Amino acid sequence: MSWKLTKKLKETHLAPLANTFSRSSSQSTITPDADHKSPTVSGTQTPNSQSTTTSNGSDAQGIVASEAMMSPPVAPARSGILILTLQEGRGFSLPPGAEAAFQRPSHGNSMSTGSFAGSFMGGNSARPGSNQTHQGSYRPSSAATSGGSTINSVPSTHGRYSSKYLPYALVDFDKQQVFVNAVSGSPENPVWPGESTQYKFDVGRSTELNLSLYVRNPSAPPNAGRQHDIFIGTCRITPTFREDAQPGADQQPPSSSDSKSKKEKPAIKATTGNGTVVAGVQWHDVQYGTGAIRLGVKFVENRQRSLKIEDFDLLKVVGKGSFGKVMQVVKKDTQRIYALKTIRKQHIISRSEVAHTLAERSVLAQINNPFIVPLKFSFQSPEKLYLVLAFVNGGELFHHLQKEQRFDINRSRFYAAELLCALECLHGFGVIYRDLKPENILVDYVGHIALCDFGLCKLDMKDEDKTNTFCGTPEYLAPELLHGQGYTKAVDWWTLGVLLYEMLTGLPPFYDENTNEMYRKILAEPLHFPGPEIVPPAARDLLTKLLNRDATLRLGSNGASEIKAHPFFHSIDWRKLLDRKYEPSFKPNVLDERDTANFDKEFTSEAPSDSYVEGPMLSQTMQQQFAGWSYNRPVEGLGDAGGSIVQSNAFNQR
Ligand SMILES: Nc1ncnc2c1ncn2[C@@H]1O[C@H](COP(=O)(O)OP(=O)(O)OP(=O)(O)O)[C@@H](O)[C@H]1O
Repeated sequence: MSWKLTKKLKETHLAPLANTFSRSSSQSTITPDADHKSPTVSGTQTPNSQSTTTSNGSDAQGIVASEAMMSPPVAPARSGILILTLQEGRGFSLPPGAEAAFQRPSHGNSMSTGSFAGSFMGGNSARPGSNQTHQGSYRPSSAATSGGSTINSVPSTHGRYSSKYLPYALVDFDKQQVFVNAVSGSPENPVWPGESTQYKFDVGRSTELNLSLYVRNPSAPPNAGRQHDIFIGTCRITPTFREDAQPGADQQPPSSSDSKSKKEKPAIKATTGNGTVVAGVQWHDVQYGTGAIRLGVKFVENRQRSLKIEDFDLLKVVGKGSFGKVMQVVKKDTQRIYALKTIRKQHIISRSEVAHTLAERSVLAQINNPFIVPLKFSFQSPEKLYLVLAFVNGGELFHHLQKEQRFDINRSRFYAAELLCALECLHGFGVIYRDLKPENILVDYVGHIALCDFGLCKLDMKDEDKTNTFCGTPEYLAPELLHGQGYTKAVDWWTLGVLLYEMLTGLPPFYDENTNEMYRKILAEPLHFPGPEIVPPAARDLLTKLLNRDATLRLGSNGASEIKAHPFFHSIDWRKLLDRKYEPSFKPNVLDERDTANFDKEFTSEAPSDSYVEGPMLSQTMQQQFAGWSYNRPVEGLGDAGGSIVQSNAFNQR
């Protein structure tokens, strides 16, 4: 049996270490197996191991500003649907250096000219209308001033472009992500489908709409997927979640001079090709690139009753947990793809897991963090509880780690930094996560991470508060948990250290096939490191400090900012990171939002069904525990601001 399969066997009780700690029935545990190979390691931890990296000016990079930059509570949005149309772009350009990709002979395609402008030109694909939609007075912001290169310097009068090399937009709203390809125009001035194709997003809370713009790289090796696509800019919009939001005066495309200075353009009434007047269409500047993009954004309020399973089509099974399965589903009205987590009430009652399950729902419903999977809706039937989550389809970090054995230092640092922000946010709300591990971390389309599975969260914890429940996953258990003398939020910093170690080396630091031996190692074994080519000095120093067995001395015990200030993270601008402005070096290979190639075939080959539950009906008293579970309108969005999540108050009673 593979390690992966074994890791999925949850609720196997921990082998006893000693009788010195008490266990609750809420253990989420695994039994490791023989396939789990030992890493090649050398060297031993020394308390004085020094980093050669120098410390940086932490404040300049937003380290201690994290509380401040956490946005104030987002005003509650009415639930509804956001309707997006993509119209056209003007003045796009390649980032400096990227033009080289268009000058080399391509792999397996028929690029004929040496210039990247020529490289965009398709041999025989005439593009009807490609020259007509982008005439007019608009002058794109100068590529020279922003350091970009013009994508297409060829007059478009006779241009014929291979649609393969027209830009595409990756639209992200609350982690509902869709690709939208330009259909005509030129690489510099692409044209999208406009009003003919509407993209609908379910709105549960006030969040931004993000568009990332890319062009395919003609120099990419065959079957490279999106990994080599060239990022040409981004656009961030804060929609008005009001049906009555009135469009403003007609608007001309921004000129090069005002495209830098004006962030938001007034709403406009735009005229489509066939003369229809469209409300809410406006130009938005492209950031981290050049030019502007014209979009239509409209909000329609939802007066729908609460949801039921019949509102979804079930597409694929993507995972299984202790209490049910997770399926990829499509919501019939908006056609948006979601992950539907089903939980059998009887299972959680018989295993005394009701409180944990309610905690998971409470945390997910209230936290608004870019690195935590958002909950869209929750509903119930007499037998089951359902959570509707954004479908994050790049797969589990575990899947990628298993495939690649280990990650390089930059990729490991990037994931660790995003997770640090997610954990910091949870701690800010008095929540201990307690179950950090690669299986609970998903990678999204773009390559950012999203923490899922909040079934082991402990709520309402102040900094100094201790809790005693024995739970977690053996490889990741902190020593103080094994000692059974109570633990604080600092357990999450231990697990962050374990995870970083596993990403860099391929295995958790104290791994052993024998669980008791693993516990012994966690409590007493010196920390071993491979050579500096795998764990460089700064990483080694950070790991040593995160994996400090004394929780009171562990880095992070005085707050996340002391981890952020460590030299290992000196290159990170935390504000930029939280804004998801770092372009991940790894993009999972996904074709579109329905693609499940990154999930285990063991699950995806199974026929999706909302299985019938046999057995006696639950009593009224039992059912009452789940009152308030259903959720299809936002509670006060807490954003990243402070506060505390208290379970019972968090529910929207319905
Ligand atoms: N939002 C999501 N998008 C895509 N896949 C998901 C999502 N949520 C969960 N999954 C997949 O389903 C698997 C099981 O989900 P999850 O860990 O939440 O279930 P669980 O019952 O709480 O599991 P556990 O027994 O580990 O507590 C995940 O490991 C992941 O592969």
